[in-house]
Amino acid sequence: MSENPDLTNERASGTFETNAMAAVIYGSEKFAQRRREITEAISKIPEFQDSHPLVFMSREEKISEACRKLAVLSNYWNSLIDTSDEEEALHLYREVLGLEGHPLALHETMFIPSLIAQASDEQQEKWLGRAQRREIIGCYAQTEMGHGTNLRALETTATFDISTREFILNSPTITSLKWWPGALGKSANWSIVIANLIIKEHNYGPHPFMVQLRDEKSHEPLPGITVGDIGPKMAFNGADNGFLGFKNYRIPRENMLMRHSKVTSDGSYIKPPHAKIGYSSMVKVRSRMAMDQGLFLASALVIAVRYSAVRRQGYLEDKSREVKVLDYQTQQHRLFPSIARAYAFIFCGFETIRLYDQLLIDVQNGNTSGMADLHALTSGLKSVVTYQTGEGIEQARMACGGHGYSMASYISEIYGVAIGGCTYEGENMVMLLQLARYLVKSIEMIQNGKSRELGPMVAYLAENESEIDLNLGPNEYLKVFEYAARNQTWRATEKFQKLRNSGMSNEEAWNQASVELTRASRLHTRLYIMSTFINHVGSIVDQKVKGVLIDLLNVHVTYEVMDIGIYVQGLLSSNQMDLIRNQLYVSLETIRPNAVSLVDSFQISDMQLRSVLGRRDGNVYENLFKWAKSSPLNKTDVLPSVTQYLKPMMEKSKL
Ligand SMILES: CCCCCCCCCC/C=C\CCCCCCCCCC(=O)SCCNC(=O)CCNC(=O)[C@H](O)C(C)(C)COP(=O)(O)OP(=O)(O)OC[C@H]1O[C@@H](n2cnc3c(N)ncnc32)[C@H](O)[C@@H]1OP(=O)(O)O
Ligand SMILES: Cc1cc2nc3c(=O)[nH]c(=O)nc-3n(C[C@H](O)[C@H](O)[C@H](O)COP(=O)(O)OP(=O)(O)OC[C@H]3O[C@@H](n4cnc5c(N)ncnc54)[C@H](O)[C@@H]3O)c2cc1C
Repeated sequence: MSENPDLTNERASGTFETNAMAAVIYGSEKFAQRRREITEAISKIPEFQDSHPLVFMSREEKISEACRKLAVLSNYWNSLIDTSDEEEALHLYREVLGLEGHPLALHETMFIPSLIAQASDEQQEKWLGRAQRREIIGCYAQTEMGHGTNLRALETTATFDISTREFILNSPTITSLKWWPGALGKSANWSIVIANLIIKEHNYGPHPFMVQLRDEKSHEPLPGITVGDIGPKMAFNGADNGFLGFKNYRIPRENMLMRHSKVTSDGSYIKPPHAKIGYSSMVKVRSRMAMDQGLFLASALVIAVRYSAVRRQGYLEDKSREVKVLDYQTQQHRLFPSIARAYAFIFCGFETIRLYDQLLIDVQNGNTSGMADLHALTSGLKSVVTYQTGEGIEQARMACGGHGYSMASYISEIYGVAIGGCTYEGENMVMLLQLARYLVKSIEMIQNGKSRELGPMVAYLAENESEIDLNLGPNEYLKVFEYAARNQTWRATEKFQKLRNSGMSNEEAWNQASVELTRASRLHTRLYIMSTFINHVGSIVDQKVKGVLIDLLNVHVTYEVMDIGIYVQGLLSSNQMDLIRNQLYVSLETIRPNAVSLVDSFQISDMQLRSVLGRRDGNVYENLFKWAKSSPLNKTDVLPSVTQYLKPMMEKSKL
């Protein structure tokens, strides 16, 4: 069937090449091209297609379908991608397995990265190759039923037995059961387990251990291990998140991951070069999250924008034909700022992934000085990005009206998966408060006359306000954001200090200032996102692409400043606020002809999108009908439940 003419017209009105834009989104022409090649190659392998729509499958079927595809994938892995390239691998996974989770997700995202960052050279020799060849399947078991956020309260113990040179793992209480780890429930046979290291009754705190959970031949749990699936979740139901308990389970001393902390055979403990070095796997995932969430948001927007260009409802001036809903200003206001955010998140994601890769090298060379900065940055970024992604996806769903609520749109699944990110890798409020610690310390440095020692990301906290001329473009909006973040950070810090100076304990003062502190963290992070977006656009060479991204940037900066209006009341007059509001409306109109091309440029395939509404060809209605007819409920005209219950009930009512 040919393309819906409404979408053809939209594409014709685009002022730039989507391949050129994809090269900017994905960091290089080479990678953008590789993505297309991988997608093309996959489309020719019929076994990679869903055997029937995932939304009609039970949880067991989803997990089985994911395993089937993983097994097929193992035959093609080396021919489809450069296996040393993480981004290519991720693209392959997204295309073939989608986003509902699968039994290798944690193996790739946390198990292997933990071995790379935390295992000694000898340990890597023993396990890393096996993991990379997928001879074993691993997971990352840290969270417990009673403890997730506060790692210092974990209960699982690994007690060193000097006589046998083994660690004895125990889960002393019900709350100490590991709870949540992905792939633990049914798939993984090994795990990195985070447990308190106990030597001669001294607790050295949480440390990572390499633990075999299941027999490599029979896959049965090993004696001393209780393991299983935690049940259905809001989304991610293609993954088997699990529980795990230990009863006097022994592992060799060599199974404690010993790149940084060490326990010698006589039970001596060697401290790591940085107290939080064992947290690196979390920083790794957090550093990926802006990119991954940006792509979740992008997926929802591809669906909503394409659908809005074919959905006609109501009239503007011309009463002879209903208009595309994309022509309504309210629809544009609902969707376009999110397009801008998706671009901005992806740009930030590339930056934080690069920073993590550099930090990993630095740490391996003994330099841990960058850890605090990246921890603060990624803590704030994961929190803001996951929250705004959730908001944006929900707006995209509502922008699709009733059909958005149908699983045919697939938006609810994207939403469910994306908002998991508000919780995993550290609950958002808690991570905002981690960043706040860093911001408060920065203010204290300024108060103590050490402004010069501030890092580049917080140097603005020491600056004075300057006049704002909003006709000058994005950099002026950046100054507005700096003003808001600086003011709020000072206010929140001063509130905390005042409470503490009044005699309150440090902890209580912190708690009483914490809402204000999280606000400071959000503003600081939004400033970072805006400045990364501005810098990125500034570096683009292709003038057509750059022009459109400047338009998108204008949507971003005006929307963001309007959104934080309450924090800039002392800086901007109401006339200036009106001016910004009008600039936003003008920017929405300017971006309108490029809206479909901007979302096309994400180059997310129909296979990956799994959305009837978001199809590239725009043939929504006929496919919606086809999709509904394929519902298992439509296999028969009269359901057994009607025969068994409703008919007798109706008959009885007739008497
Ligand atoms: C071939 C390649 C293939 C690759 C392809 C990959 C394919 C993958 C397929 C993908 C498919 C689908 C994707 C699915 C992804 C799903 C992923 C889900 C993953 C979810 C996993 C998890 O959730 S794991 C569990 C995570 N848990 C947490 O995050 C817990 C949060 N809590 C904490 O981190 C800590 O408790 C805390 C930081 C909040 C506090 O720690 P602590 O109490 O120890 O510290 P303090 O608060 O007292 O702070 C003391 C000082 O320490 C500083 N600090 C803390 N952390 C760090 C750090 N990490 N680095 C540096 N410094 C740190 C803190 O700032 C304090 O400093 P000062 O203020 O100076 O004192
Ligand atoms: C989809 C998904 C996948 C996961 N995968 C894994 C995995 O593979 N491995 C693994 O180990 N774990 C995993 N987890 C667990 C996850 O990491 C934890 O759920 C997360 O870290 C949050 O911890 P919590 O559940 O203890 O929340 P809690 O800390 O109990 O949070 C509950 C509430 O308390 C608040 N709160 C807690 N502490 C503070 C504080 N200090 N100050 C202010 N407010 C506070 C929070 O803000 C929140 O509102 C996964 C979770 C999900 C949802």
